[in-house]
Amino acid sequence: MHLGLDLGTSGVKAVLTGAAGEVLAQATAPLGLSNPHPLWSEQDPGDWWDATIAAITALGRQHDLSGLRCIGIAGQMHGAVLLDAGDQMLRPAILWNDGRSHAECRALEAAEPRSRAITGNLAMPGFTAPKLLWVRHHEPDIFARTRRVLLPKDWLRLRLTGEAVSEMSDAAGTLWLDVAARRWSPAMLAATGLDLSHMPRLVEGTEVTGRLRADVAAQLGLPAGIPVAGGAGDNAGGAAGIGCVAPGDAFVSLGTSGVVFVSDKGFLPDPERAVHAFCHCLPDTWHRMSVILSAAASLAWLARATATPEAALLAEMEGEGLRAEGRLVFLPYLSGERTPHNDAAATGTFFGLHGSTSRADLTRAVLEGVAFALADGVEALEAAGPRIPSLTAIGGGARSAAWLRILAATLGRPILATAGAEVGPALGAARLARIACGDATVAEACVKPPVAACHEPDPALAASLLSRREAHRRLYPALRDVFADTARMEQPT
Ligand SMILES: Nc1ncnc2c1ncn2[C@@H]1O[C@H](COP(=O)(O)OP(=O)(O)O)[C@@H](O)[C@H]1O
Ligand SMILES: O=C(CO)[C@@H](O)[C@H](O)COP(=O)(O)O
Repeated sequence: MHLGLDLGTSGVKAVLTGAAGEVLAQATAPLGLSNPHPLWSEQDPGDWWDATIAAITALGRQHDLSGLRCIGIAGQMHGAVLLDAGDQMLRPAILWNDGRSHAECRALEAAEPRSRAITGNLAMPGFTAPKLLWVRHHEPDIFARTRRVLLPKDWLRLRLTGEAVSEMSDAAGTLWLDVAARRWSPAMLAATGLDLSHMPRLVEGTEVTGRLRADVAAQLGLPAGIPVAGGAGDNAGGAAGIGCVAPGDAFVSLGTSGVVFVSDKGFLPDPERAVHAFCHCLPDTWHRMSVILSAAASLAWLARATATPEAALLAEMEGEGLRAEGRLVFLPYLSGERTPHNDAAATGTFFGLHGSTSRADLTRAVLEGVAFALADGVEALEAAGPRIPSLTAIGGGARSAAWLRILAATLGRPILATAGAEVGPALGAARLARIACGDATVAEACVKPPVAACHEPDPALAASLLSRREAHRRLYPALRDVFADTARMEQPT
């Protein structure tokens, strides 16, 4: 048996797989998010640990865990956990969807003009290095006491094994990695005021990184000393979970963020379009992805704002039908945007409201707006890479067939649904654990799940979306300066 953990933004997921890689049990423990200022997004790593204990405990109630052989960890990428000389946390973790460090992105690229060449990526506020520059500028005492910086799932690993280790797929999202060479870049670290001593040891996702501490094993009811695998950032982990590992394999993730991910033959950077070019979680492989910051987060926001459960919103909208007239358009930039705009100042926007606009219209516009933003991402990926013929859907939003139909019609290509796709990264982490402890090869572990449904583009639905897709394209350029000017007024003093 192998255990996969996914430290997601909305919760920690745990998946238990059997000897042949089949899912035996799964459990989730929810997490909250703190937005103390506009653009800020933080979580308390202590909450991650509590949720991890809760998820594993819930798993243990479903299945005997005494035969566990190895643990793999996936998690939300880019977040910065700052630790002092005693590995104590110095402040809350600054997350992937935090936009406060946009000025530091410019400063970082000015300090190291080879930044895009070394990392293959544009400096964006979600990434880890600009966050550390922000701390250096705004919280100098904390920066001075920082001895170690860990990514979220690697902090979890530190708690589980006592070892500070990261792996390539997540490390690629820091802007401290020479992504082509798969090693830390002393030049990028120096541009942030750090050096190699602040970084964890690097491994591949399929390697063993350490062993489960006896005290933690006792607390979690797991066998002591079992190996913990390198694992993956949640997107590369999700790819392993659905067998998206061969060149051209692609998926779309409707998690808190929205991601279009494609596995590549080699390293294919395209920083100018804000495409992410990262290491995959398997040795000697790379991938690209486009990332929007609020996919399921947009639906979750509408549910909060209208005090209506998401399921009720979706049922109400589906009752009225997926096809709509009119020009109501939603820009899903609740936390700013990465691909293709790289604009932390952009905000969520409804355009085309009428006195007669209903709640169902708002829900439909939110689902469409996310699909349009993901379509921008597909265009960015295809501008410098091969066409993506179809995409498998993963993440919580993939549970909604209506959303997948809107996505298929918007993208003009089939969207494949598979059973259990919402646990993709946790399943991928379990698969990496299976490989790391020698129980399976990559080819045996990273298989594609059976297709449960294939959503072909519906021509009538596609036709009804055309004018709003066009309006969506025009709205961001029309609003860019307004976003920038008003953001300046909103900054905390
Ligand atoms: N049936 C559903 N239809 C649409 N969206 C859903 C459904 N179930 C869950 N979600 C959305 O999925 C989100 C969680 O997705 P998940 O992939 O677990 O995110 P993360 O990895 O960021 O924590 C929830 O916040 C919710 O908005
Ligand atoms: O920032 C990115 C990828 O670059 C996000 O995809 C995070 O990795 C968070 O993922 P979810 O919580 O949405 O799965």
